[in-house]
Amino acid sequence: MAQQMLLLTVVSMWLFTGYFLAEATYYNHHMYNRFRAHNHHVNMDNQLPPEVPVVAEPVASQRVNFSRTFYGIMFDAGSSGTRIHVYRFIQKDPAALPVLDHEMYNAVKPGLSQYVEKPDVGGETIRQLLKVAKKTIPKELWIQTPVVLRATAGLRMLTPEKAKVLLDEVKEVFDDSPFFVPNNSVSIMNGANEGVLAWVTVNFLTGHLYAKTRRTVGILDLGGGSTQMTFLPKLKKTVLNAPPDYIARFDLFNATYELYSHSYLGNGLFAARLATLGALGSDDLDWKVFRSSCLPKKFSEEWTFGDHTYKVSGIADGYAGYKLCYQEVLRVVKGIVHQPLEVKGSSVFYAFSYYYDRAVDSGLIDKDRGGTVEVRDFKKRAKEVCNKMTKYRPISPYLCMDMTYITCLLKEGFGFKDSTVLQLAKKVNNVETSWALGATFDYFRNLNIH
Ligand SMILES: Nc1nc2c(ncn2[C@@H]2O[C@H](COP(=O)(O)OP(=O)(O)O)[C@@H](O)[C@H]2O)c(=O)[nH]1
Repeated sequence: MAQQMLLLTVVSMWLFTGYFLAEATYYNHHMYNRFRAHNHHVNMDNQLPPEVPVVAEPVASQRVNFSRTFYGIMFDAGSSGTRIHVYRFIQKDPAALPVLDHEMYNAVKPGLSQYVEKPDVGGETIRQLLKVAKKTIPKELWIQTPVVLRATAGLRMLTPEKAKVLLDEVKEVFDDSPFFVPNNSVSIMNGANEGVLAWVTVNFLTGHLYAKTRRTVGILDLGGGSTQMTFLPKLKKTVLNAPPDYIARFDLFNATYELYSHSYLGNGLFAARLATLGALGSDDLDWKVFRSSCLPKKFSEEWTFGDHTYKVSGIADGYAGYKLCYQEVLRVVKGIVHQPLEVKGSSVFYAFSYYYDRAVDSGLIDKDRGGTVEVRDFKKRAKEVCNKMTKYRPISPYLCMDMTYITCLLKEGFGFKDSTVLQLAKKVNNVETSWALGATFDYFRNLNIH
């Protein structure tokens, strides 16, 4: 087991290094030219890291006393929170390839999209997170450490004008910081790429990108505003039957990958709550109360998501419970989510974000260790939570709705079998399972150096 772990780490590191020759070249023109000479990128919709370049053996004198540490900062501006990832890389000699050494992670709530009316306060959340980066990165490296922010569903759901105000505010905070602010440092990422980059992160961290067998794992990401499913189809039929924009092609390590990847905007956990309540896109929010049999009967509160606040309650004089709730959430999923036939097979999927959080809240897995569950475990636990709402109320009044939605999304939405195994993981090899690492690879590859 220990040997396997070591091999995994070594393989992961080796794989990782391929991406980062690009970064290394940012400081070193000689290296950069070599990178250019050995990498041939096809310009595709889903930009991904480069092939592993051919690196010549260094001459002995170059190896003496060389060790360089460098960092990359990636912000994830999600609909329900903003997170910072600071990655540290070490390069042992000028020709050796850098390796991922450490990740620092921190997060704040709520997300940037909640600050439409006060963008300066939103900018302040970024400033606070940058303070953590300053503590993590040695001062002399600040000036050469790139800082990048990619926004997801929260900003996608705003009007372009509102989103721009927030992004401009972030850019100002970045410009005020001591870090290196590249072109296109602040932007909204497209949904399919979000899935692809999370797939790259997870398959990289689990060592699957290296395997000659081309066995990989799929990913399921459930955010607040959107949800992504991405996997490498085994059958040509899956590719042919998928809507054309659900297929992302890219070259990686001398192989061409054709991934099935789609992001459903409005099917994230919080957006789904609003849709279940019939509140998504509704007017008259000042007086309307949105009710659901997924909520405890006597529950009533105001709930804010994005740039709106909603009055929400249970149905005091009606029924609550799993069956009624399932009918309500079904409307949010039915006919909207595409079912790739292949998910009926035995593919392995890693599930994280709100899949993980709700599995923890409902007691399915341990908070720190994660674990393996079957789709039917979500269903079983959803039934229990909904039928004993008072017991679970202190954890969250929305737990029944959330668990039922997850069950419905997996079964009726994506079409998974009850027996499908899901690996619930917050971290792999001590690195967060999120698109942020994949996006960092992607960013470094696209760095426009002259
Ligand atoms: N532990 C951990 N959780 C994350 C990370 N990135 C996102 N999440 C979780 O993802 C969920 C929400 O995703 P969010 O980005 O707000 O939604 P989106 O805007 O719809 O993509 C929450 O459960 C977050 O805690 C991460 O890097 N680490």
